[in-house]
Amino acid sequence: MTEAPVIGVLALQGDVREHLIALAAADAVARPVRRPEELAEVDGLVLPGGESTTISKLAVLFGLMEPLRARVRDGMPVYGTCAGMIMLADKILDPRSGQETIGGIDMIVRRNAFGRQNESFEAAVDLKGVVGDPVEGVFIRAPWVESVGAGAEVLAEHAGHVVAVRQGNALATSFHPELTGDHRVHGLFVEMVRAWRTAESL
Ligand SMILES: NC(=O)CC[C@H](N)C(=O)O
Repeated sequence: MTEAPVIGVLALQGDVREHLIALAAADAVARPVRRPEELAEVDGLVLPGGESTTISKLAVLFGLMEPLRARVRDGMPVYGTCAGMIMLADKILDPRSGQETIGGIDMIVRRNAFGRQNESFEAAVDLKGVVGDPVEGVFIRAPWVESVGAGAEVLAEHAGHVVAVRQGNALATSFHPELTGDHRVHGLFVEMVRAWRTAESL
């Protein structure tokens, strides 16, 4: 068996711990990433849910925004959930002032599209690439994808709105698989990281 891939979780704000646990359960070595030197050492990165405006500001403050963009541009696999999905969008429809994204997926997202905190909900989602039953989608002040460009593939929709997208090695979901105890989506991401590592070492 090949060595487990090392996958970071951007640990500036948000539900970092839950992702670390889900990645470990999906057979990755998981560690928090707060500094550029830590980013340089991982084979893949998860961008957690939280507050995308805060994550954006802290990424700039910690000198991580440019290194993040560079690694995504170079093809490092990334997976963003909720606020993390917003961070991967090339464009936000309704950004807060000064809010930046890493980008990487040719899509426009609408923040808080599914409503406020007390309108959070769960729904079964059929996610392309995950075998078996639908995944349980936990939507918390979730964004939806308003439109996707030609390079991006839609992996799931809910109530007529796009909620999961992949472009190359960048994966994004509006919902939070890290909160359900079902590690299949993290498993899918770990496989993306393994494939990339293998391709890079050839
Ligand atoms: N659960 C979440 O990550 C919420 C995302 C939040 N609404 C944002 O705009 O960043």
